[in-house]
Amino acid sequence: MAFLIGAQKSGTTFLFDQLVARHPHIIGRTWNDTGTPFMKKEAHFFSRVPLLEKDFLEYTSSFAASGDINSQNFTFLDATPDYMQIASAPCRISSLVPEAKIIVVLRDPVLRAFSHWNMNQKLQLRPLVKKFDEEVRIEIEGLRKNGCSFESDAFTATESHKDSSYSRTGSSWNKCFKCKFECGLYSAGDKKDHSKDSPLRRKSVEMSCSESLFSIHGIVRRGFHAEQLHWWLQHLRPDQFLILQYEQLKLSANETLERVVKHLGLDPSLISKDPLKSLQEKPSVYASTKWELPTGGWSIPADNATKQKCMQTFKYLRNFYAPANDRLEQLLNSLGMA
Ligand SMILES: Nc1ncnc2c1ncn2[C@@H]1O[C@H](COP(=O)(O)OS(=O)(=O)O)[C@@H](OP(=O)(O)O)[C@H]1O
Repeated sequence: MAFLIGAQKSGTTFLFDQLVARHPHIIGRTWNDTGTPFMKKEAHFFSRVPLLEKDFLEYTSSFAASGDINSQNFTFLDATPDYMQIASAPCRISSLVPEAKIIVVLRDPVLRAFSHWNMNQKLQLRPLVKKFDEEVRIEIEGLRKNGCSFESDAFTATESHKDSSYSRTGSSWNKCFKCKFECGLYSAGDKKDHSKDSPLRRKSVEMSCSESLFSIHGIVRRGFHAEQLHWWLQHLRPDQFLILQYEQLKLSANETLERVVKHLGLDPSLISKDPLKSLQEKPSVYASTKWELPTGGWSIPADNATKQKCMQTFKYLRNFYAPANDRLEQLLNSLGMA
């Protein structure tokens, strides 16, 4: 089983669509609510509380509609970009799927934040999304107040998988965002009877955290890729990860797909030559010639006037993220993944 864990707004929809459409042995959850079966991208399964035994069966059987779950020939792909920043997700995944393959796409956190904000405001999320500079300012204030802005922490990136001697001088991703941490499955998680409701209707772990301490929209904190990956590496081995860059995906999509397929242990010669259009449920609204292949998914790029208004904040954010980006480079270097 494989997980495309994020980062959110890093081309994950495109990557998922291409993989399930073009490789016969990569299978997403099969959905049929429109009458035409299609492979659905985001399961959000490992980010809900509580997580019951019956849920896991329900979850795996939603893949099995397209292939035999026990067959070695298929890789089941759950592409939920939220997982990367949910502190309990790696722990839950490693306990249920210890040999999981993990795919990560990283994007410049400034452009990622802007893309995220743009989506949030177009979706008219509640509480209502403020202007980009306001959202950034308020969130950074909150992160600083809670000691979670990761601006000056030293980062010991050389420690190995599950090494208990690992320490940081400051906060860790888990320390800041663990919220309601639940690892593994529960047969009787809490006092409420959850036996009849679907796990997808339960609260996400992140919501239970951000409501209390941090800005709910979280466009800045999702850009701390080094901290998130470091936490994931406490639960899974480095060789389970494939770390990609957004720009690679954008400019060399076919080559990147091949890398992913090889990482999954599948045959790259079976990738269809036809760059099929998106199979995602939402309409394809963006088709830039700058990309090697067409996209799918929910994305309406911001107009230039809006971008111009945000230039100062881009500059501010670049400085803000500079130490985090250095740590990411250090982490990737130490893993031989730079
Ligand atoms: N093939 C292709 N062509 C053009 N643009 C593409 C493509 N694939 C992904 N994208 C851009 O990726 C951004 C959306 O990323 P995600 O799919 O990960 O978003 S989400 O997390 O699922 O909401 C979003 O970025 P922004 O335009 O900056 O918002 C998409 O435009």
